[in-house]
Amino acid sequence: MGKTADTPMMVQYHEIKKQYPDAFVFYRLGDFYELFEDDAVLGAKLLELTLTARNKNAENPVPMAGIPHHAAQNYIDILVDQGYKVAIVEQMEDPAVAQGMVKRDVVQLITPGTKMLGGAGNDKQNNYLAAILPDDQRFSLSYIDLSTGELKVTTIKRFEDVIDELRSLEVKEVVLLKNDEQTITLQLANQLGEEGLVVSTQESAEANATVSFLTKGLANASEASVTALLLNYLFDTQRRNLEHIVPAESYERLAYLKFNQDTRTNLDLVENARTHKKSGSLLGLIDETKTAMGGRLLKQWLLKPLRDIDDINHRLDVVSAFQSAFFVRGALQDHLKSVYDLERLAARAAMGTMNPRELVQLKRSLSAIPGMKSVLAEGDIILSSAGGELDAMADLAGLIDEAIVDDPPVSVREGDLINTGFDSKIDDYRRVLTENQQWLAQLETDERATTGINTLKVKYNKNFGFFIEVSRANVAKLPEGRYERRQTLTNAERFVTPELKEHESLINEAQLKRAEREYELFVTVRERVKANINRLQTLARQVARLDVLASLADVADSHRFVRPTFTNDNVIDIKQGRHPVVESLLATGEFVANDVLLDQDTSMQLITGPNMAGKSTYMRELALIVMLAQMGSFVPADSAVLPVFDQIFTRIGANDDMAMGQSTFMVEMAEANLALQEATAHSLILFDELGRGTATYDGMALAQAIIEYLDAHVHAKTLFSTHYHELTALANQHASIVNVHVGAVEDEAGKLHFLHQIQVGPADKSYGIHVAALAGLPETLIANATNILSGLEQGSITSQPTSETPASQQVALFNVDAVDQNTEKLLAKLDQITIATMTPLDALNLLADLKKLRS
Ligand SMILES: Nc1ncnc2c1ncn2[C@@H]1O[C@H](COP(=O)(O)OP(=O)(O)OP(=O)(O)O)[C@@H](O)[C@H]1O
Repeated sequence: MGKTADTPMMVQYHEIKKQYPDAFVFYRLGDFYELFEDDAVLGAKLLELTLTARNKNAENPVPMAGIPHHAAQNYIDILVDQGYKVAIVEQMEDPAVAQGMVKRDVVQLITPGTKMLGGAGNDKQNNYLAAILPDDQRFSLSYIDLSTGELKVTTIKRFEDVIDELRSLEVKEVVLLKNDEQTITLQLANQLGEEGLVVSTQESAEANATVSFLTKGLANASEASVTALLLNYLFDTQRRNLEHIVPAESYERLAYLKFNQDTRTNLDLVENARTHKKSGSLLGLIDETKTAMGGRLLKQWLLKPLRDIDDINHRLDVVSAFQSAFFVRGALQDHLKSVYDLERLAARAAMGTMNPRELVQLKRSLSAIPGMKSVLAEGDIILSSAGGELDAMADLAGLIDEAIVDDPPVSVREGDLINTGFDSKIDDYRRVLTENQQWLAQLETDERATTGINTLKVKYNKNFGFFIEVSRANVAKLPEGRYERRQTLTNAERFVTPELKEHESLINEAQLKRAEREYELFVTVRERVKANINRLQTLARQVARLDVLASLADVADSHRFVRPTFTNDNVIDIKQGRHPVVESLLATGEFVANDVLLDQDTSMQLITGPNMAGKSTYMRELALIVMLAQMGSFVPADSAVLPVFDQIFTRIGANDDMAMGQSTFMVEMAEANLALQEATAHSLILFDELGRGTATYDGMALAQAIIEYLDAHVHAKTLFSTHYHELTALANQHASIVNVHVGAVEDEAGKLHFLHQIQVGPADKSYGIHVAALAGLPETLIANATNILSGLEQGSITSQPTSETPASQQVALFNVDAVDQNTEKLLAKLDQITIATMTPLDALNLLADLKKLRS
């Protein structure tokens, strides 16, 4: 075959690579990680590395690309962010003492779902890894944030809902059970792959001792299995201590207000749909949290509003308490600003990656707790008891304070970490160091005196240590015997003396021992942190919760939100509600607040009014108020009485200004269908101009049929905006439907002014042409459109229902009989044509015939 045999190193490489075929293998070679073969070729391209070759001149040169090990993290991040995996291969023994090939092994597999975001900084993002286990009936789903240890599991019936949960959690990687025969898994892998998720597999869903400790609280066997699957994958890939993982918590999706990704997007819930940034979203507006943990929790709450009135009120009670204790809140938030990411610090302690600076961050965070407690004690009973629960962990904070210097280096091996007075051995080494350094400092003066050489210097460098430097001209003045030559330079000679050597070795030894001992003590302190992980995690949760609730009180104050009240009467009664994000973009006082009233007997508002008048804003506003209320926040209104909703469905033209194609109409209908099938009398539905994506007849017919279906079968509270004015007649037929419209006035010059005010009754006209005029379309065009419209209005539109005929027949937009009878013939004729076989003359003749038919 002509292929030269692999070198021992490449044999070792191939053995490792075989186990991780889908990962980039970062193979440690001295100060570099090397990529080989295909990894090198692709890696060089993705990471802009120089592609070289090992054994360049041999028959089979091996492509190779190197990464300095100290810069590896950036390169790893780039690959993992693009959905790749990276296997880190380290030398498992000291190359200097190894016999033969240095042993190497994978120490960690970094994947999109296991990547550690940020350090202990201010990172408000979670990074979740999920596992899915399907059976005949349903899916079990577990997920974890490795950087915080949060572990959750649930059961979901439909695949679409699984996907939706993954999207909501922004999961990037999913673990499936490796079982080739189980076609469902393969199918699932494909479907997940199509969603852009990285799919990983794991061979076992059996829980070993460590794993069963984390799954033992789970009553449901499938949930326990999927959690074991997830954890097995983690323990296999991470290969380190993961004691920070908290026992799995099972949750019921029914406990939360349900809405899907389209709704999150339609409402700009956690990011602005246009910019994909947090600013311009509801989350951006309400996030006044001061800690990373609080930021993450706030987002979790917003994505999962509650359904239990008591739980909601529990949160609202604390927001109220904070709202009426302005100074307590402000002082608390000042303390919160000095709290680092306790969740991630705990995790890093468990994994043994916590560095001395992070220990100090932990100490500073803990030392903010007593202040928080005493501030909260000044608040009412709710706040003071919340403060009372906080554990300042004075023992741990005290230990770190005593042991670790205030401004330690990041490195753990080079000393200068431990405070003087903490350990007598370290103090001894330091004393030896100081004494010898003093001796050295004195040496220059003494040597100058004894030799009479005033330019003599005592110096230090890495290779030779301490030495005495004398210029060439003065060398002869040195007495014989005592000075041992070390190095000759052009103009100078360097010497050592027996005393210098002795002091130097004392310094070296003291330095080495001190560094070792400092490391030892540092590890002891870190172990103490690890032993306190549960306390630390409890504290982190409490602090995060206080941070979120104080933030909600802040927002309530600064944006004039009020506490909502809940009713079992199925009534929505909002006085002067506002869309908080739209309002924040306008000048003060410009936003027009609106009431929303749907009493017990009203299930639907049909909303008419010109384009741009504010229909969508009004609809979105209601959904946002409902979500805020159920997450435990105050709401943007003067007052708000609400039922507790179970689900929210929205069909809002996200692509309002795009021409809708057939497929977009399909999406529109699919979204409508979801609401029709799943909404209950406790749901909220927002349908914005449903049906406009198809021909007028179809669209209006469908819109009407949907309204009637909702009225007959679903009874969900619904806002339905439409341009089909004819539909407003439905309110006469159905007691549960009311008409409202967004007001607009035409001035004397015919120019339209939007009032943004919701008013009772249907809109008097549609103003589409006025809006077009406002958009600056040519005057002649506008005049033409006005003519066409008046022609249509006089000719063929009838929409006056009579009370005898059924509603479905009453509100047809056009009277079909009135449509030109010739149309049928015209269409029939068109159907007969085969364009491919026609000559240009045939075509002209046909056109003439058609024209005759029309006249
Ligand atoms: N209540 C309000 N107060 C002040 N300005 C508002 C209000 N509601 C809407 N607006 C302004 O009007 C703009 C258009 O609002 P919106 O998109 O809700 O109109 P629309 O009636 O749904 O239009 P279309 O029918 O074209 O979709 C908003 O971007 C906002 O600037």
